[in-house]
Amino acid sequence: MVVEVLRLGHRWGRDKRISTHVALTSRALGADKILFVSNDDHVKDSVNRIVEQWGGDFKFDVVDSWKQYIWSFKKNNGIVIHLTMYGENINEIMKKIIEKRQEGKDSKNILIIIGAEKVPKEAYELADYNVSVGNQPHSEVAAIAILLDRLFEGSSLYKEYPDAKIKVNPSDRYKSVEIR
Ligand SMILES: C[S@@+](CC[C@H](N)C(=O)[O-])C[C@H]1O[C@@H](n2cnc3c(N)ncnc32)[C@H](O)[C@@H]1O
Repeated sequence: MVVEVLRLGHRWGRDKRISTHVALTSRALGADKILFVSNDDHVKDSVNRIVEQWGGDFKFDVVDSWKQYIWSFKKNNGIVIHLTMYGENINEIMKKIIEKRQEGKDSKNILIIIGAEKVPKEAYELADYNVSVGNQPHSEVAAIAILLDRLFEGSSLYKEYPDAKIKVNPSDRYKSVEIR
């Protein structure tokens, strides 16, 4: 299963910090790729720098047409989830999504749409699932973290990268880091 995150509405300059956090959280919580609708070198460089030092194959990419991208993702049998405070509560819908993902012989790929500013109504219509992490407004970083954690059922928190140049040795007391 491949998990991708599509960031809609990123405002160049203004959103660079939060978009970087969305990207790094997506990587750390198990996604394989983040897609933007326009390039932002600050976000791209920050993501690539983390991947270079901390390992793995997380990708940053830019799509020409997000609607087209969603269409072809669905045509290839992928599941599209839009995170929105207006959607169905994650507590009710997640079991259905996990079952749907397992239908057929290979588990289906997943595309998660996450907004910055107001999300166009087409995103709601194109999504297979409009999912809320509660119906209160909060942050895209919190929303993506909780969705990915539920999707991977906690397992991504143990992820290790053999090619990492830096590795943390978990400790209940000390800061212990291995430089390879
Ligand atoms: C700061 S919010 C902006 C929401 C914007 N006012 C709108 O109407 O779409 C940015 C993104 O965070 C995510 N988000 C915020 N609160 C959420 C919630 N309770 N559940 C799921 N996603 C949420 C959504 O993806 C949203 O597009």
